[in-house]
Amino acid sequence: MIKFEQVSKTYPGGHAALKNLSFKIDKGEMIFLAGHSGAGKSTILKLIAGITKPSEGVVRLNQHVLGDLSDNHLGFLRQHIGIVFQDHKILFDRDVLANVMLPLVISGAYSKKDALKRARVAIDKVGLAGKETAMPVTLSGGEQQRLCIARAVVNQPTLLIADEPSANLDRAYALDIMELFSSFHKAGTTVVVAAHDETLMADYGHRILRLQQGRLI
Ligand SMILES: Nc1ncnc2c1ncn2[C@@H]1O[C@H](COP(=O)(O)OP(=O)(O)OP(=O)(O)O)[C@@H](O)[C@H]1O
Repeated sequence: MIKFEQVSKTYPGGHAALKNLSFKIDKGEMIFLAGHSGAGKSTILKLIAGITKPSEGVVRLNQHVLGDLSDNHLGFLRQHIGIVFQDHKILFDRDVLANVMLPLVISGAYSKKDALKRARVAIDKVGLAGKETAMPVTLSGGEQQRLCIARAVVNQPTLLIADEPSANLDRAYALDIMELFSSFHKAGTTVVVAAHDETLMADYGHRILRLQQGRLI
């Protein structure tokens, strides 16, 4: 499903974030990206989502070479990718339901009734049923993270990527969040989770790609 072929990424200013990476992730696989802060995990996720382009090499997603696609085509592909960003991107002036509905409203492909129904299903799946009308500021850190996951999966994406989804959470909550990703994987979604704490990944038996200073180790 995802293939990196000798991919390097150098940011403006000359910083080499990724150096000659080659790997693939199969459809339906769940995989962890591990490495210290600055190792290049977010850069890999941004390349997979087509948010940034490689400086060298090729990133393939379902046979598409992402660097060759128009913005329109990339936008279309991204509708099938659920992204949980590190900085949440929650809209704090709207309630939980409105936040989760947002991707469906933006896509314009759903009636309000259908969008509401799908949003409620996603909220239920992440364990936030009953919090639909809550404002995000009243949610705990773990609940805010669940909100982000609900918003990422509301489109029923085939690929779910998450950048440090359990950062700043107590260990028990962090493990709950990993469990949630695992449940989406069991339901058939391809899942890529970046995290620096490898102890959270240990119990799952999934492949771990370890990064150090932009290289796989
Ligand atoms: N837009 C950018 N411009 C310049 N340098 C960048 C940019 N984004 C990332 N970098 C640099 O690239 C390197 C890899 O960053 P990246 O965010 O991919 O690492 P990471 O492993 O995800 O770290 P963290 O866990 O802290 O998010 C870092 O040294 C970072 O400073």
